[in-house]
Amino acid sequence: MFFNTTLWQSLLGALTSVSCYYLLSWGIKELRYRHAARKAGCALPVKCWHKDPILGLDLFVQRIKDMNSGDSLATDRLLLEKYGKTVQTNSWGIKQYVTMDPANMQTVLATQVDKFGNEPKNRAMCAPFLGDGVITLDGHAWKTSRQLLNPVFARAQVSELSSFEVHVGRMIDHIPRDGSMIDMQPLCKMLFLDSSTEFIFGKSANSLSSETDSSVARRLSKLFDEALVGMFTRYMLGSFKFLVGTKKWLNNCAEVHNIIDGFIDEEVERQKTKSLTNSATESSTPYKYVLLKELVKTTEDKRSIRNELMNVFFPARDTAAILTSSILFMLARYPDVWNKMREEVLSIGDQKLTFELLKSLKYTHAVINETLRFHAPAGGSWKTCLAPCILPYGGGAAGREPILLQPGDEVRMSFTPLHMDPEIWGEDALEFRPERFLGLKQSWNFIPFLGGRRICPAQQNVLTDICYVLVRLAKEFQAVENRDECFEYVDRIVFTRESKNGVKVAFVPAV
Ligand code: HEM
Repeated sequence: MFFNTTLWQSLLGALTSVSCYYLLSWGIKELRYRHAARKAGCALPVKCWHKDPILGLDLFVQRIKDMNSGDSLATDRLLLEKYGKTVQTNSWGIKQYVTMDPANMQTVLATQVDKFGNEPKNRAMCAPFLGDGVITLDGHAWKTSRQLLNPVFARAQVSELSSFEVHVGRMIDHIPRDGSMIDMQPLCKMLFLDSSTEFIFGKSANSLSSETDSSVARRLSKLFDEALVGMFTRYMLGSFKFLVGTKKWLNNCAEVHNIIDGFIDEEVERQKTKSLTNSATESSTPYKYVLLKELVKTTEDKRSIRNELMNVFFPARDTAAILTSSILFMLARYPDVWNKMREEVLSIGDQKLTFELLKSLKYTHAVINETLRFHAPAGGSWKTCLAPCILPYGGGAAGREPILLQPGDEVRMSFTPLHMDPEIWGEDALEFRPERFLGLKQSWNFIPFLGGRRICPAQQNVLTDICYVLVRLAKEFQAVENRDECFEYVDRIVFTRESKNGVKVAFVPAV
């Protein structure tokens, strides 16, 4: 009894000391912050009230609940409705500023871009899988990666449509012509898996065809998906990622790396033979620009080649497919929009589908943008503050005064609330109306591909490819009809946001 009482007293004493230490250091930090903010001419940020003020677990739990209920953006939406366009929250003990303010986003992504980075968060969460590359690095190393990638995307964008057609043709062959239902989401995923593996590795997964020699690329895709789930869990847990074991995940990463290393060895050999014999050895793809081939030409460092490939395959994996299927989700629900888009497509007759011709289809692009406004596959972007920086808004009683951010603080830029803001898009912001994009100039009010120097390098390639798919479908079919009892978009997230119920539609062939 005596022993137990002493033990309890010691435990209580230790707990009190730790709490006092925590409170004291928090108090000193907060006082220093207030002093620095005042000196910088900033107001105190609008703060979210937390049930758990230490780690902010209440918000974490709420986000998990939202994800399970198919409305993963609900927490950000409600937070911003309640507190204004920028609010300071607590994410695992770190100050995280959630914002939908375009001026703050422009500051983070353009005017003060050197004061923000991906590396502190992305490298810690993703490095064992993705390695050091364009997604995980900042500064000079990021610039080197980006300079390697930019020209490949720029050249591929205008020259690969005939190779892309092979995959699109196969996808269209899978669509029933007797009015029966088809889920277009998995089909679009196959289409873009086939084309992206071909563009990135020079080997198509050929998931839409019966080719038998593509089993390695298909296995890669499956293993990659499994590893992404592990990486997403780490992301959600932040600095508490140690709570989940890594052994299985690391084995999974190693398997993916082995497959990609095999592709690299093969390409290095191919290019060596080519330079020795001065003759072109047969390539396994009709694509003119393959990322792997271009990277092998620039460096002999196989590890860095693998890292770059991983850093591109990760964002390429599902995004374009999800956007294409989300467009079909909307078109099946808005037949007038489909008819108007089809009218534009039919007006070009049998002209060859070139990059320039596709770019001239203004209404079709407006349909793509309007879907991106509702359902951007990447719903937001996270950056870590690297040096003290002032954001123009988020402070004071109305959140309209500047705020001071300090190194280690995070900014969570939430695109969908920005893209749905009635102050920007008008009273009909919640209506699906592509016309609003006709003649609209590019601005920080609409950034589904991000903005500034870290803007998605594949933006133009993606828009061209998706426009191509829509044109082919509009020529082939006169209508697309919804076959899903649920009208709403119920979502599911593993990095990208897709429709949980798929995209169940039926096509009516053109006569
Ligand atoms: C609809 C399709 C796509 C959307 C909406 C999209 C959107 C984005 C966004 C929002 C970012 C910024 C991420 C951040 O920093 O937080 C990004 C970056 C990136 N995207 Fe895309 N993306 C798409 C397709 C693709 C494809 C198909 C590829 C490759 C083939 C790709 C390659 C990249 C790369 C390499 C980056 C990193 C850029 C950097 O940090 O410098 N994306 N994308």
